[in-house]
Amino acid sequence: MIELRGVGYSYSGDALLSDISLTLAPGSFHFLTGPSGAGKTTLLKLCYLELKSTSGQVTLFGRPAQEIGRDGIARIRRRIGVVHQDCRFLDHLPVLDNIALPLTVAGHPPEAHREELGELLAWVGLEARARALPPELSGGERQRAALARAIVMSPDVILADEPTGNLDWEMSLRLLTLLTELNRLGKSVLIATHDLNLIRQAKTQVAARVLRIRNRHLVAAGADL
Ligand SMILES: Nc1ncnc2c1ncn2[C@@H]1O[C@H](COP(=O)(O)OP(=O)(O)OP(=O)(O)O)[C@@H](O)[C@H]1O
Repeated sequence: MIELRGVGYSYSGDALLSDISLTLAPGSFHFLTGPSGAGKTTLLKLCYLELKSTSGQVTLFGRPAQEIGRDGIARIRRRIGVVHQDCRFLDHLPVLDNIALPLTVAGHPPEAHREELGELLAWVGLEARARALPPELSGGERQRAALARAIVMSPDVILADEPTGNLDWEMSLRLLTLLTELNRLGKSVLIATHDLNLIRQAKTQVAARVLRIRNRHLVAAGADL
């Protein structure tokens, strides 16, 4: 569904990422790790066309990135749910409206999806927080709301950038369980994380591939993970 072949990226001058090849097939589960500043967020952005690669080929759902126009990008983004590192909510809108925002933007009135939205809120355990404003949420609640918003359009691929950053272990496991449940439904999941314990735990639950960015390149992580 998402394929990178020999992809490179530089913000300016020096290459940050070089010769990156990655295939996110239906139902796959990947972790992306590497030191701070290695380029994990940048790599995710290349996967959902927030950034255009400076070399190599990115193909999304069978279409080469350079052939995808603005409308095509909007359509493709509905098939890719992104959980951003900083969650990015509209603080003046209640949680439920934030979660429903992708529906609203796509021209689907949220009222017509009340039942699905209710089920989604229940699944992430936020029924009681539907009318709360984002600044009133705990870190774990924010991350679960961000996950709910990322999947409200039923995407095929979920890209999560440090979804358990700043969460305690119990809440991290809860989030991981939600992501593995989505994977069991056939979604392709890619999680960028520093949390090696989370990766070890996940490997007891799903067949996950662990990739590491090292010296600008993407390599398979060692057997210890
Ligand atoms: N818009 C930008 N313009 C210039 N440099 C940038 C930009 N965004 C990121 N960078 C730089 O690119 C490098 C990689 O950043 P990126 O956020 O992709 O790393 P990361 O591996 O996700 O880091 P972390 O684990 O700390 O979140 C960093 O040195 C960062 O400062």
